[in-house]
Amino acid sequence: MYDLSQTVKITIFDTTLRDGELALERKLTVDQKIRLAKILDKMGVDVIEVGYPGAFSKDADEIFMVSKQVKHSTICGLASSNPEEITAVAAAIKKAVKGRINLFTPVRLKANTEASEVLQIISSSVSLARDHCPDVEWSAFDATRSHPDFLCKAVETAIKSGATTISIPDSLGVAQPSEFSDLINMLMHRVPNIEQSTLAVHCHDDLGFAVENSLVALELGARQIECSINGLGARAGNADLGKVVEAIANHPTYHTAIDQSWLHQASETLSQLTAVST
Ligand SMILES: CC(C)C(=O)C(=O)O
Repeated sequence: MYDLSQTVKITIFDTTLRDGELALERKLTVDQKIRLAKILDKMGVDVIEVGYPGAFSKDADEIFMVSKQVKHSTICGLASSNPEEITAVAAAIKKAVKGRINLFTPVRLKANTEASEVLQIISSSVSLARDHCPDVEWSAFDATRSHPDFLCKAVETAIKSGATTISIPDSLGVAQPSEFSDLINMLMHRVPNIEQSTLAVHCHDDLGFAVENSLVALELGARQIECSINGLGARAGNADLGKVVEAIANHPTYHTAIDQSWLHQASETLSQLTAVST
């Protein structure tokens, strides 16, 4: 057992109910999301991402209902830069003890897209989200396939506009651990205001590196890991929460708020609920 006062707290952001649900043919019901969210809350998960109303209209109600039941965790909803999506999430989290809007913007620029236009979109969408909520995460969608110069500018802009957490996703799971650590290292050195936000990572397992990439990012300054129960998520899945938490529990420098005695129940409950859905 390590002395927790000497170790750095890592925020655990669970996306089972949002990214995880993408892997399911039959979507979760609101009651199933509430049941799983209550387990995640008791387990000590810091942030629970419940849905993406912009893509699935049922998710707005689910975020609202889960918000009313969860006692401790921050409840989060995903939105694109579309103002209607941002206000939908803001309304859905209003009953939460703590709420967060997770905004994403694709940062791999298409051939005919002006960088300045995308920076303007990042700035206005983050500012709008901040008008509704003090806790705003900005996710650089497809960061691992973006141009490094543009990614640095985009992150700097999001922080200047009020993002309190910056997430660097390996959206298509294409990064090897050495490449992902180079990317995080570059951001830590080149983005002048990087210290003004919490750095998060959101890794996919297409190459089998979601957990390893998440853990290497901690060594470079990331302080939030986005993961899911049983690694459920789009395509090959996300980083497995149980594996991430266990690795951190055995690390001399970091700790999480997770009570590991709940991991088995969370995993079993999800497996039962999704047995006919996958
Ligand atoms: C929308 C973002 C956060 C995502 O799920 C990804 O990049 O994989």
